[in-house]
Formats: sequence, structure tokens, C-alpha cells
Amino acid sequence: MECLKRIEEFRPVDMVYDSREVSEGFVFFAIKGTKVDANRFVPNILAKFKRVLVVSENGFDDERCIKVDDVRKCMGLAADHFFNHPSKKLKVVGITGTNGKTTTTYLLRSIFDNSEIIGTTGWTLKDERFKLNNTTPESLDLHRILNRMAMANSEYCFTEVSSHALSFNRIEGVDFALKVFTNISQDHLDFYDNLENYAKTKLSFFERLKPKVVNADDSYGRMLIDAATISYGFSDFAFIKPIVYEYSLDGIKAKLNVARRTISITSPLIGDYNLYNIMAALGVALFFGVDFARIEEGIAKSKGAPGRLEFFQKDGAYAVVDYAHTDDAMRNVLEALNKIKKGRIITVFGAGGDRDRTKRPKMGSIAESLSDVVVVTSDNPRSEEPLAIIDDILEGISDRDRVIVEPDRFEAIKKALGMAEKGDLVTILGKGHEDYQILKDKTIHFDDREVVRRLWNLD
Ligand SMILES: CC(=O)N[C@H]1[C@@H](OP(=O)(O)OP(=O)(O)OC[C@H]2O[C@@H](n3ccc(=O)[nH]c3=O)[C@H](O)[C@@H]2O)O[C@H](CO)[C@@H](O)[C@@H]1O[C@H](C)C(=O)N[C@@H](C)C(=O)N[C@H](CCC(=O)O)C(=O)O
Ligand SMILES: Nc1ncnc2c1ncn2[C@@H]1O[C@H](COP(=O)(O)OP(=O)(O)OP(=O)(O)O)[C@@H](O)[C@H]1O
Repeated sequence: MECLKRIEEFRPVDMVYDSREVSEGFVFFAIKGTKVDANRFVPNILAKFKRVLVVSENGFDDERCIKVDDVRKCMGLAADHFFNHPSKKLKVVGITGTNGKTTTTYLLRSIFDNSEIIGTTGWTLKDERFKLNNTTPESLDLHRILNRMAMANSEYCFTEVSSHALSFNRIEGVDFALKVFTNISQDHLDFYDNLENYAKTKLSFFERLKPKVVNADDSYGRMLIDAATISYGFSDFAFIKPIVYEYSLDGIKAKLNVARRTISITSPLIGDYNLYNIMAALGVALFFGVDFARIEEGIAKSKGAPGRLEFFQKDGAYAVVDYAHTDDAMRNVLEALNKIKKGRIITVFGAGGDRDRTKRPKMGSIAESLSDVVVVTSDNPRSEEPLAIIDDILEGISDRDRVIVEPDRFEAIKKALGMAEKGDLVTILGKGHEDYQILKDKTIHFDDREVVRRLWNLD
């Protein structure tokens, strides 16, 4: 590729895609974003720095600029070269699907020694954790992170691959040892127009006859199954399949069939959907030849991801904070909790602003059908009016007598916890591990887990 040759000859000090980070000797990738076309910074960069190389889809009449067809593609490939192919020095496993990616990465990290993760909750390096703006970072950041992991002699990296990462070539140049497909349900329809386009993007991650672990019960997953697939699920033909399983407030106990062998697992996680996540992790562990005892131990000690099913207890009442922010995820969590509940379910939730509106009434309807009391509040309203979002949610709710509307999230949680009696379970959905709330004019510190601890005087 011409651009790679030019970049190599240039001998960059570093590479960036944000004009504010350019220095002498840097390569700058001028990306056209949703708000900003970074090409507009190029004249300034050229005037300010002598030794600089700009990669852009626009033609600039300057020998320090390279014109390419796809700047993000070039950026991924160039980053892979610049950092000396880090993904080849690690075993990188990419996990895609609407739900279950983060939880699966945490289960995997618990099974595999010397492993790292990249995803919604940030990235890890040994005992350290770093924040990320995106679930899957831009390719330049991704290769930089993989390089840090390779330099630290980490062996595995389990990385979430979001649909946006696929649409924006964020994984360009990454060599995946294995790919995992969890499931597809409605999400991000603000971005993809329809489910088919969204599914097509997710499925584009997979290639025929390349190693993959796939949920056989998902209709899109089934399209991917070929001779290189480890399939899992309740379907008869699945390679990994539960034989017996039971759920309680203590978690999951199950026996699974793996080819002609049986593995027994216990996990503090709950619900069918987490049994799926466990099976996905099991598929990855089998692919890399981890022995059964190690797998059982890793699964038993994993509490999953932060902000997913985090339980609290006070005087016999329970609260659980969970990141479920799609109607499908809400159904899964609430169905699982209904199977193990001891009293009423009181559900507190809202829906994100500036994102897919069509899921809002569906979320309302699911909350109503699977809870005794519903408290509708705000999630991250972003630039939208909180009450307008709440109105969209209420459209899906028929019995308004069981609904409390409280746009202030703190007050909503307070009301829900205040009405919880012995055996009742307050489910606080949507924000999980997030420690902020994005309002119209500012972002404030807000953490559902902190609020529960504070209001119930825990620790
Ligand atoms: C829609 C989308 O993907 N947006 C991403 C995009 O932002 P943007 O298009 O708004 O960027 P922009 O502000 O227009 O800027 C364009 C370019 O100009 C550059 N710039 C900008 C200003 C300046 O002074 N100088 C400069 O060079 C920026 O660095 C950027 O390269 O590029 C940014 C930099 O990489 C991303 O952080 C940002 O993700 C935002 C935070 C986002 O919300 N993304 C979501 C949709 C997303 O990607 N989500 C998935 C998770 C989905 C899931 O798991 O459910 C994810 O992987 O995170
Ligand atoms: N396998 C699954 N199938 C359906 N729902 C699930 C599954 N696993 C988790 N969920 C639900 O989805 C929510 C998000 O879980 P998780 O963070 O593991 O998924 P994710 O794919 O990483 O999503 P995100 O990228 O939005 O974080 C959980 O809070 C849970 O309610």
C-alpha cells in the first residue's frame, strides 16, 4: 500500500488523529467525524510544523500530504506496522454481539492467567485499569494498547468489538486468533436504520472457515456456523450444551455437555443469559486447550463485569444495579430475577437521549410486564428533554397506577429503596458501572452503586 510505504519512509516519531496532539515529526490522520471534518486543521498543522505527514481523503497541494481512499483503513494498517504487529505477539480474541460482550471478557480473564481485556469498562494491564472513550477504541489507540500488552508479556487479550468499531474500521490491521459471536437484538437503530443493516455489520466481522465460537440458538449466529465453529446453546446440534441447570439467588449451577465429556460449573451470576456467556467463555477456553479444572475454577470465582448484576442487601431487602439498557437486556435481567425473587420487583430505569427512540416504549412495556412497581426516571438524557424521553417510555406502559415518574435519578432510586420491604428486590437498570450522568448542559458525577450504598448506609 502506497500510504504505508510513505509513512515508513517518513520515520514517524508518533502518529495521531487529533490535531491538538500533533508535534514535530508526527503523522496526522485527518478523519471526517460526525461533528468535525479534521481536514480543516490541516493548513494550520502544515504552517506550524516543518516535519509532519498528513494522511487524508482530501487532496492537499503539499508534498507533506498523502491522499488515500480510506483514511481509517490506512490508519489501522499504519498503526499495526508502527507498533510492529502487536496483535501477532498476543492471542487476540474479538467478541461481538449486542449483549454479553463485557461479561464474557471478564469470565475469560478469570479463566486465563496473564490475560487482558479491552471494552466498555476500559482496558487492563496487569493490575491496572485505564478508561476508554469507546467500547472499541480507534485503531491507532487499539494497536497502541495491544503494544503495551505485548511489551508487558501478556499472553491473551479479550477485546469487545462493537458494531461501530466495524463500521468505522477501528479493528483494521488486528490479527484475531479467534472470534466470538454472542447474539443480535435491537440496538443502535439510530445509527443503522434497520436491524438487517445492524446485523450485516456485526456478521461482517466473521470469515468462513476461520476459528469462531458462536451462539447456535441465535438465528443470525446459525448463519455463521461452519467447520471451524465451536457452537454453544440449547440447540441439539450445539457443541457445548447444558444438560441440567438450576438458578437461585446464589447463582447458577449447571452440567454441560462438551462433545462426549461433561463439565460441572457453579457461578455467582444468574439467568439464562449468563449461562450463555459462560458457554461462550467455555468455547474460547476449549479452543485454547485450557483444562476443565482450570475452567471450572475461573468461572466459579468470576463475578462478571462491574455494574452487571451487582447485588446489595439491607434488612432482608435486595437491590441490584445492572447495565441493561436495551429492551432485550432488560427482559433477560428481569426474567432471571423473577425466577429467583422472594418478594416484589421494583424497577427503576430511563432511556438514553440522542439514541434510538424506538426502543423506549418497548423498554416501558417490558418493565411493566416483569415488575410489580415501575419507577421511570432519567438515564443519560444528553441534549434531549428528560420528560420527553419519559413520555416515549410511558407510551409502552398501559397500567399507569403501578408507575412512578421521577426524572431526578437520585430521587427515583431513593423512592424505590424507600418502598422496599423484606424480600423485595429493587432493580436499578441502565447505567451499571457508569460513574457519570450526561445532562443537557453538563456531565455530573453519578454512580447508582454509590447511591444505593449511601442511602442504605452500607460500608
Ligand atoms: C459516532 C462515533 O462513533 N463518534 C466517534 C467519533 O466522534 P465524532 O465523529 O463525533 O468526532 P468529531 O468530533 O466529529 O471529530 C472528528 C475527528 O476530528 C478530530 N478533531 C476534532 C477536534 C479538533 O480540534 N481536532 C481534531 O483533530 C477528532 O479527533 C476526530 O478524529 O470519533 C471519536 C474519536 O475517536 C469517538 O470518540 C466518537 O465516539 C463517540 C464517543 C460515541 O459515542 N461513539 C459511539 C456511537 C460508539 O462508538 N459506541 C460503541 C459502543 C456501542 C456499544 O457497545 O453499545 C463504541 O465502540 O464505543
Ligand atoms: N448473553 C446475553 N444475552 C442477552 N442479554 C445479556 C447477555 N449478557 C448480558 N446481557 C444483558 O446485557 C447487559 C450488558 O451486558 P454486557 O455489558 O456483558 O454486554 P455488552 O455486549 O458488553 O454490552 P455493552 O457494550 O453495551 O456494554 C447486562 O447488563 C445484561 O442485562
